[in-house]
Amino acid sequence: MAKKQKQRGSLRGEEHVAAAAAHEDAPAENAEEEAAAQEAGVAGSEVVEGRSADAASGGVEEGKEEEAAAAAEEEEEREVTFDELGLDEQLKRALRKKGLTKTTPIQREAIPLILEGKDVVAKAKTGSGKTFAYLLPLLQELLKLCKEGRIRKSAPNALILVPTRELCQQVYNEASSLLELCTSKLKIVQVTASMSDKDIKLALSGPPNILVTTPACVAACISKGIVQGSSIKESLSMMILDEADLLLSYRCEDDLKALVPHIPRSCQSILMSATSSPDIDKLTKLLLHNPFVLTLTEVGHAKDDVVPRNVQQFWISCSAKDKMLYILSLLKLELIQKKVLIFVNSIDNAFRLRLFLEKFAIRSAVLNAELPQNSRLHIIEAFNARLFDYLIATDDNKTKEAKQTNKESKKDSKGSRKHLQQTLDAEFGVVRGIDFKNVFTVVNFDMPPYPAGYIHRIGRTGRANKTGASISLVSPEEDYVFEEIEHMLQDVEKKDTNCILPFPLLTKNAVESLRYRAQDVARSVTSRDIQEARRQDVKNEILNSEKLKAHFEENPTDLDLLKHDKLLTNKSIPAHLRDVPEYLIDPTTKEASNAVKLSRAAMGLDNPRRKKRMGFRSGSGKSSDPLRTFSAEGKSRKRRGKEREGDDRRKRRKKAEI
Ligand SMILES: Nc1ncnc2c1ncn2[C@@H]1O[C@H](COP(=O)(O)OP(=O)(O)OP(=O)(O)O)[C@@H](O)[C@H]1O
Repeated sequence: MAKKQKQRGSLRGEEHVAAAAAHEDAPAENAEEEAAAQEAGVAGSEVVEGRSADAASGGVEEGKEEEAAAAAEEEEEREVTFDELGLDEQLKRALRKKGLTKTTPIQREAIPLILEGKDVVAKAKTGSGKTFAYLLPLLQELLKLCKEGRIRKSAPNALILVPTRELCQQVYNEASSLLELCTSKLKIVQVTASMSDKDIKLALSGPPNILVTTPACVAACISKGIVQGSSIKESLSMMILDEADLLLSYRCEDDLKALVPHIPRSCQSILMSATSSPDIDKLTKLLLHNPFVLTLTEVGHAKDDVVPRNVQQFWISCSAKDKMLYILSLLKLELIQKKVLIFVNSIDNAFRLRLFLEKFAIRSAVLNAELPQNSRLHIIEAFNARLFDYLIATDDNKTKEAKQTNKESKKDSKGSRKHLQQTLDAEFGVVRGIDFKNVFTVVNFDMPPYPAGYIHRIGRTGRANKTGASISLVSPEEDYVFEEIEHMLQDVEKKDTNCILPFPLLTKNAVESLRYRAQDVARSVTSRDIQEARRQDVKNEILNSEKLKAHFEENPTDLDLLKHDKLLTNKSIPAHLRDVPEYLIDPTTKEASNAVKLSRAAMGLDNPRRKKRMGFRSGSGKSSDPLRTFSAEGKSRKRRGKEREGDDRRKRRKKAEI
């Protein structure tokens, strides 16, 4: 085994794997680590992470720590192609057809381990490509079983469990898109609790090779006899727990426990998570056997989450009532890159903002938990297909179920960390884990109520190593949460003490030039308008929902119906609001706006042909990014950062105020 590890290490020069080898070579030094793992419920696990390496070698001195970090960074930069991972020819071809050649770090680590047949716990940051990290070896295994005629067909051969219906759809789409490009055929279905028993039975007849579902749904299928536990025991060869950190917070524990007796001992289990938590350890203990724990260095050790490094984080200080003015300035003066995902904390705020922007001819759609399931899925699809550029999302899950969860968890353990976690997770129902494609900018119009929300929100950009930015509009009332976020990020990224910087492209003049119009229009959006728009939107979407369902069953690629950013009102937009007159835009802002446009063009975002050709790392050109090079006040970002070091919060706020 140690030999195998070392071979893998030399193949990829992998720091983590070297750690594992050390782990095996020096069992005595690792006794503490082992004990900790056992305590956490992962007895006998192979822990692969930077920290283990330190422990195994008796601790790394300070200088060496830096060297190790540099080596890790270098390693991260090293590119490994899918061809090097021993994947089936069909899969390699499918990946090439999809334009995917290079692996992400989690893929190059996890795929060989899973192919070896190990149970694996893989933890890697948001957007790092965890889905393919388990899908590829899973498909490979099933293709192999098919080829060898060893497939058992009394129940699904592989089970992919995810916490929400949106994620079922997403995983199903990813897997289907690969399978469509393979010559051997595997059947994949998704079933969710929203389907009737009859539809579920129909979907499971066959049975499929792969079932994508939620724990609640599979438990219901077993208890209703739709699927026989004995058949699962006979057929199941692989089980994946995706977004595992969320599974327990969605109260899936009992459902998973009900499944345990039916999982054959020979079943290979994989657990994927963006975060580390005691819940993950609990799940690991419940469902995995002697797993290999793969923690990429980028996943925070001390804290649960980290921000992808390729996301630049900015903030703007403004009063709550000026937020409309500021977002208008950012969008209308084209100071941020599209596509833009804007987070607000309530559905009313979402519609207020949508109506406000609409009056300036800026169209957007609203995504919230109140909308019917089909509409939610189609809004995401339409946004991903670039049918509109601005999506306003609430990330609070206002479903009855979630409210109940929150209420109960509050009762259970007031003030405890677990309670906080459950409250938070229930809030990420709509967007958590969703793979929004090519979102460049995430705007926190309202700051999230808790720091973890910030991480999950901005994890919607910078996906698959693409460049992204986040801009937080911080009012004095939100200072406390902003401080908490900064504190959390400082802990995680110890060396970078200024990870959220003042947004450099927006000047006071630019904002003031739009103040009068913004205030005037903001006043004209009344509570009644908001309620009416909200009611109308849900009504339209419910009507559309059934049509959409039927239509997309017949025309899966037709995007015509997906225009979720249709106008809420039919009043025409006056010219002075539609276009910002030249005389209102000062030269600095014009320059900034041009720089953003140029960088957009340089990234190929305006040219669909080039966009298609863009490789994995394209679009991450730092040099062409005005956020890195431009400063409205003519100072470099770095210098500003240095100047600010040591300043107290009030001083910083004053400086950042535009
Ligand atoms: N090797 C690759 N090259 C290019 N793009 C990739 C690669 N692997 C995955 N992607 C793309 O990266 C995006 C993010 O992948 P994925 O959704 O699997 O991330 P994730 O780690 O599961 O994120 P989260 O934890 O937020 O759910 C997807 O759009 C996916 O198609």
